[in-house]
Amino acid sequence: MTKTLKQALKTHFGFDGFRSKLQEDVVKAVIKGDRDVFVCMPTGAGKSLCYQLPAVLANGITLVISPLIALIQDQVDHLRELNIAACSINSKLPAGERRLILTDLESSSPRLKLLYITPEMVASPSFQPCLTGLCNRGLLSYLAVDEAHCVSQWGHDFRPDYLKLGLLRARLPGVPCLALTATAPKNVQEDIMKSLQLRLPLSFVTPVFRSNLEYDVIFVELLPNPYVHLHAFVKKALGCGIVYCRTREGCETVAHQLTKLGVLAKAYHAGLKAGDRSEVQNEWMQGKVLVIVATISFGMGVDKANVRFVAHWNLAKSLASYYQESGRAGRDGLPSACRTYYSRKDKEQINFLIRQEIRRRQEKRGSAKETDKAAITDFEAMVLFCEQEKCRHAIISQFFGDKSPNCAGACDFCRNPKVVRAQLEKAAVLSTRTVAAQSNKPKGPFGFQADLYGGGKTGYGFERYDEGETGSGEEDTGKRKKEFSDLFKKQMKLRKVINPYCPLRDADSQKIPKLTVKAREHCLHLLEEALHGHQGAEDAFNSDTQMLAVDIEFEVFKNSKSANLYKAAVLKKVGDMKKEPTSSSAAGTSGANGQMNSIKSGEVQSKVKEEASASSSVSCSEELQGFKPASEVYSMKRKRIGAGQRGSSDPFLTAKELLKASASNKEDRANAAAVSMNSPTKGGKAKSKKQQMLAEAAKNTRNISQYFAKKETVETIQTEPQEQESTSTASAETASVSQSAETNQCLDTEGAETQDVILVERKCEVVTIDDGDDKNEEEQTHETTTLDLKPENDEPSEDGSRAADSSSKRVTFNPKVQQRALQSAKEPPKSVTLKEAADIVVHYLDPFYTQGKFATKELFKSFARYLSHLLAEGRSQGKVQVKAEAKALIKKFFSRVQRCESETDWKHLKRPHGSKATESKE
Ligand SMILES: Nc1ncnc2c1ncn2[C@@H]1O[C@H](COP(=O)(O)OP(=O)(O)OP(=O)(O)O)[C@@H](O)[C@H]1O
Ligand SMILES: [Zn+2]
Repeated sequence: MTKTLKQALKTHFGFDGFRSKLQEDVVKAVIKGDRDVFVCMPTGAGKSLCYQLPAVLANGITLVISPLIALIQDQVDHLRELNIAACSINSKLPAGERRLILTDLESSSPRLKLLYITPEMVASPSFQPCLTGLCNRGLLSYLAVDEAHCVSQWGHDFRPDYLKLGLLRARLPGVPCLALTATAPKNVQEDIMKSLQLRLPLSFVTPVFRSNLEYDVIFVELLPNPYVHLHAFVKKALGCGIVYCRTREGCETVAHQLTKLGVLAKAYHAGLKAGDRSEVQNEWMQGKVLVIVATISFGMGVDKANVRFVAHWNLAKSLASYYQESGRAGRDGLPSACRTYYSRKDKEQINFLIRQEIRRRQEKRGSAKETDKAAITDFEAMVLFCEQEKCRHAIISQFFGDKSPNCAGACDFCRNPKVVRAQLEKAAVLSTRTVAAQSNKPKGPFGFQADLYGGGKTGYGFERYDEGETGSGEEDTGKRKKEFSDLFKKQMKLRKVINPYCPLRDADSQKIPKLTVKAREHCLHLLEEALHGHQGAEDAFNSDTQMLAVDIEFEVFKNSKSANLYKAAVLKKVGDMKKEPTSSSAAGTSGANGQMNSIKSGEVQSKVKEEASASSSVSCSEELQGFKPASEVYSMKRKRIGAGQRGSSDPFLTAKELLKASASNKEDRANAAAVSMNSPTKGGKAKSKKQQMLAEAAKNTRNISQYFAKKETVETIQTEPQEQESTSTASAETASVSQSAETNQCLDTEGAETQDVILVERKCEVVTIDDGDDKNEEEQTHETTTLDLKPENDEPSEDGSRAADSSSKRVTFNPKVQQRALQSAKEPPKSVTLKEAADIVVHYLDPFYTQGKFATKELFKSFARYLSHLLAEGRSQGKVQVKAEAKALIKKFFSRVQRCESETDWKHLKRPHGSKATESKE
């Protein structure tokens, strides 16, 4: 049998052998068909083949259940490329195609080998006749359930429709069933086998340990510049990779920052058009784009073997998800790096969101469920992964019920425990500085209380809360259940929380004697209501409001000495909020945002500057993917603008007050700008069509300048993405934070307030420049724009950065600014030195080097030298022209040369005359 199997493997799939003994064993067990099979193998181990090969060799059809249409599509495409008859019936299929498939399925000897289908479709009445027909004619060879962990309510991706698969399995008694998953801790494995009603299942479970993956955890709040840190990590990884962010905006920001630092990175998230998404994915697959910065919507089913790193810019929602996501690295077995950037803020936010989601689910359902706790414990496991002084591989392995593996230095702890400890200690210091020490219990880093997680440094402590009757009489399981149940009770006692999903911050704190959790919850509710009033009727209690209320409540809690004072302070806030009109008469959501900003800005003022740069973890979260529909997503916009934040002191200032106060100091001005950017213009005028289009354009991250091309009075200051922002993270925040709102506001040329807004914005920019060390760069940019008043086209710029990135656009209509820019253009530019020319050249050339466009580093250097001389040679011209020329030359070069292999490649290259023309259209 082995020989024929190997032959079939070669003929149909082109493989010389099985990937592993395990893969071979599974295939054989499936083909034998006397028992059901359960497979748990890590991502990339080759699970699909375990049913695909048997399917090809069988007479009938294999029904494959898979959770996502996109995943199915990938599989079907792949099989078709191999000339294997596979297809899918799903809701998106045109009626004609569906008909064809059904006709084939009804024929006496169907051509089809594999039929992929979602669990929803398999349960749908319209599919039943087909299924029954196949079954009655003995044409169903196997039933394969992919991503089988979705069936378990203990798992991290539970899908109710998967539960119905148990019934399906029961309906097909004679058909061998195969369940596959990559990520299932012991209790989930048991749950899968039970829920799917597998018959005498044979279990094939690989240890989760993957020795080629190197794990480490970096505490973001300790970094002077997280983006620079990430950039260094990417560079060191020597290859392509994925950076996961929780939010779309986070993706955009990180991609932009990386690109700015010289590594071509592109964002990928559900907010992009499908076409753009697949383009980004393709570019990344082909290695044209080195880094894809994505929400977790990216990755399932993406089969790229040589992913050299996976970085989590935000914490994953559970350790199981983290294992799966990080496991996309190193599928080729070569060393690859998996890094998590961890922060207390991130932890708190996700924790909040999870509890929020559970609360919502419970409200909908009207009751609590034991499994609700799984989400929390899984997340706590993720937190432990980051906060424990322990081998990271060991933590993962134990989570999945395996023994501790031999890590052999494949994690930061095993490489150097001292470094890990030092980091934890620093974080703990930072934490006690920033978090008011209300509790005298010793706390770990970021307020982490080891005993809340049962076990702290040495213990394991995150077995599932498992009281369901799993039927397994095993002593071990029973013991674990009891342990965990005790642990859970202990936790609740420690926290003194009536409701385990209580959203209060530091709910367990007894800082204020006699103040009960219940009273605090009541106050929180009052605050929510008051904020809700601000928000306008449209958007009832969303998580923004709640999150904000939680923050305000905590602020009051922190600053009150007695229960009475606390209550009085809350009531005062509530009263003020009710009295206080929103900063605009229209009281739209953006008005409320303005309000929120001013509150926020006070709230976070004391935080260290570095924290501001961990922007993605705090800025506009819009989706905690995986457990929230897009419509319900959390979108607390902490419109922070870095250093400017420190200025204001009253957390309850309104936007207007803040604006008034702002005249006094620079930093406040920056603040005011951010606030005013987000308040609607006077009178809440209806938007003109153009405005709407522009807003739309801004939303679509397109180049909005195209709309201004013909209008003389309105001019565009258009800057290049790479240069427009100062390199200080503070300004990066400003730009990303104010993007679409800013664009919207600036477009209202009639509104008097708009002019103010723009003026403030300019001031804000000046502040930014003063703060950063990139003054020249910024000024140069203005010069560039003066020379180039024409809008740029929408193509990516030559240096590989994306011109279409809206976060990097800045539009202004302030004539003074325009004048200033024009004046500066009249002054003769200073000619560049060779060193300056070299800097410019390297800046533009580096992305090409990163993309592997040079055969050797020497060639890259040599070419850079050549270009620098060419540009600096005996010409009196300013940086701006040199930049333009450099870009033009490089573009020209790569239009002729695919990859630079030798010095003769640049023989043809001469300095262009009239660089302007060369640059704009080529
Ligand atoms: N015997 C084999 N020899 C060589 N390559 C193989 C073999 N079996 C599978 N592969 C390849 O390994 C890669 C991973 O396989 P597959 O996608 O099935 O992994 P998986 O375990 O299903 O991962 P995931 O959990 O992400 O779905 C694919 O590119 C596949 O073609
Ligand atoms: Zn280790």
